[in-house]
Amino acid sequence: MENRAFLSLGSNMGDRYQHLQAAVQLLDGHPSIKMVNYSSVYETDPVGYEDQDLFLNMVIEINTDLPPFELLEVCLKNEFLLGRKREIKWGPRTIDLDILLYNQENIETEKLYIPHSRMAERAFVLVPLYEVAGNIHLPGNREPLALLINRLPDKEGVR
Ligand SMILES: Nc1nc2nc(S)n(CCO)c2c(=O)[nH]1
Repeated sequence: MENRAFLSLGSNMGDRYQHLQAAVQLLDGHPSIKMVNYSSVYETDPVGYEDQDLFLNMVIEINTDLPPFELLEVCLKNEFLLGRKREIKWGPRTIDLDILLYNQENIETEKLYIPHSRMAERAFVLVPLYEVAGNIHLPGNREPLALLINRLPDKEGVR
C-alpha cells in the first residue's frame, strides 16, 4: 500500500470513546487500508461552534491503496454507519472523519480539500498529528508542526 494518509477523528455525542474506537476498527477492517499509527485521545474544547459539548479527538496514520476520492467515500460511509446525522452543519456529531493529508498532495475540489482547509489553525488537529508524526510538514509549508502549534491560541483547549 503505497499511499500515506492522516485522518482526524472527532466525536462529541453519545459514547464518544466508543465511537472513535468503532471508527478505527471499521477503517482497520478495510482490505485497502492499513493502520500505521494512532495518537492518544484528547478531550478538546469545541471550536468553530462553541455552544456544544466537549469533543474527543485523535489522529491516525494509514497506508492505503485507495485514491483520495475513494478514501473519502470510505470515510463518509463509516460516518453514516456510526450514525452521523448531518442536521446542523457545525453541530454535534457522533463521529467525524476528516482526511488531513494524502501523501504531500494538494487536492482542491468542493468535494475534497486536502490538506484540510482549517487544519493549520486547529490545535485539536495539530497536537495529535504532532504526536503521530512530529517530523512532517504541511504541503507547501516549511514550518515545523511544533512551531505552528506554539502559535495557536486554542492549544490550551486540547488536553
Ligand atoms: N474541538 C473540536 N472542535 C470542533 N469543531 C468542529 S466543527 N469539529 C468537527 C471537526 O471538523 C470539531 C472537533 O472535532 N473538535
